Amino acid sequence: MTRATTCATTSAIVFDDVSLKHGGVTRLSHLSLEVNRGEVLGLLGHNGAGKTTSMKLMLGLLSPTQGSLSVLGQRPDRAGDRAFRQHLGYLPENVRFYPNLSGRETLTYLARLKGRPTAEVDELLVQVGLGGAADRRLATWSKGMRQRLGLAQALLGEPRLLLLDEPTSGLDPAATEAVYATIGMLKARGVTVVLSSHLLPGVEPVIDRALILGEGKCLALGDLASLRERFALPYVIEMRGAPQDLALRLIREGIPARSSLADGGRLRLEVAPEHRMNALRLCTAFQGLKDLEIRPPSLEALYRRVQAPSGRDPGNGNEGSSESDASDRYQVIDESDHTTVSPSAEDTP
Ligand SMILES: Nc1ncnc2c1ncn2[C@@H]1O[C@H](COP(=O)(O)OP(=O)(O)OP(=O)(O)O)[C@@H](O)[C@H]1O
Repeated sequence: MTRATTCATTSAIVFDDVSLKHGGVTRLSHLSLEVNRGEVLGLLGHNGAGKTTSMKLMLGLLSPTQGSLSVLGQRPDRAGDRAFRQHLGYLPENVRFYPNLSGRETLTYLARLKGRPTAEVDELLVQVGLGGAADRRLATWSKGMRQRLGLAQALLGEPRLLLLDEPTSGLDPAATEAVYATIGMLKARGVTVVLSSHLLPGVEPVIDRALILGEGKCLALGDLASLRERFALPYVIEMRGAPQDLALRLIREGIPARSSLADGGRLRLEVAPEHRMNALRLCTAFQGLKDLEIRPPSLEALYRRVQAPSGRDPGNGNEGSSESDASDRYQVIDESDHTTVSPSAEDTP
């Protein structure tokens, strides 16, 4: 029995060593992945990394050339029954509709195709903020409005699995927030969501785990906490009122740090995760300190690190090492003249 079959009951999605080669191009290579029911997975990667290919495999629009996958307990490319399709919602990357139909006509038509009562249509149009434009022809709608209609059609029939390919593309900040709020609401109802996006700061609070793809391969998979631990990127401490030679003082205490000036004359320190508590203790001991903010490495910083050639995640079968002595990566920059000071040269009182 394959792993895809055995895990199918507890997982919404199981990829078991899935590869897809097409016309001499490897679109996906040896991907193994389990997504729990009710989980929000961020599918991240540069252009051509394999995000859309992964979604099309989940939808059964493509079949793997190696390995097996299961979606909602079924092999998607063999699941011809309507009930299976009704449990899936998909927002494609480039959503297109007939320009001469109105929003209401379009959604009503799609509801009928999906075998859903058309009574859902008005509620969904209001939910995505299109209630007022429902009877206007789509030719007169903006790109962002059409994108919201795309989300509405993906939500038809209360899907158990929602695949959203760049759902906030073309949306203004308020509409983007509304999409994230909708995803949060669906997650609370136990819906599984796979979300591909290039807008990392936006998706960071929304996703439970990130799958970072590169050239069809899994470069990293995990929640933010485990990715932070694995890649040991620096924490950032920003302060007002700290002494200008703070970095040198830290280094004298054996805390490797990099300092620079941030906006508004604030002092910005980068310290390795294992030194952050000691750095905080030292920083907060200064009498003139006016405020202090500490930030863990962002999803964007982790993404950049993973995409760097040396950032390949050894835990996912890729070459290279993600782990190195964190202290190697932190040097002190003397903020007064921005010269780099080596720890050994300055490590004397
Ligand atoms: N119809 C196709 N036929 C052959 N190869 C394809 C086809 N569509 C995509 N590919 C290739 O598959 C690989 C993965 O493409 P995919 O569209 O999955 O990337 P993506 O991560 O979704 O990129 P983007 O962020 O640009 O949407 C790329 O090398 C791409 O050239």
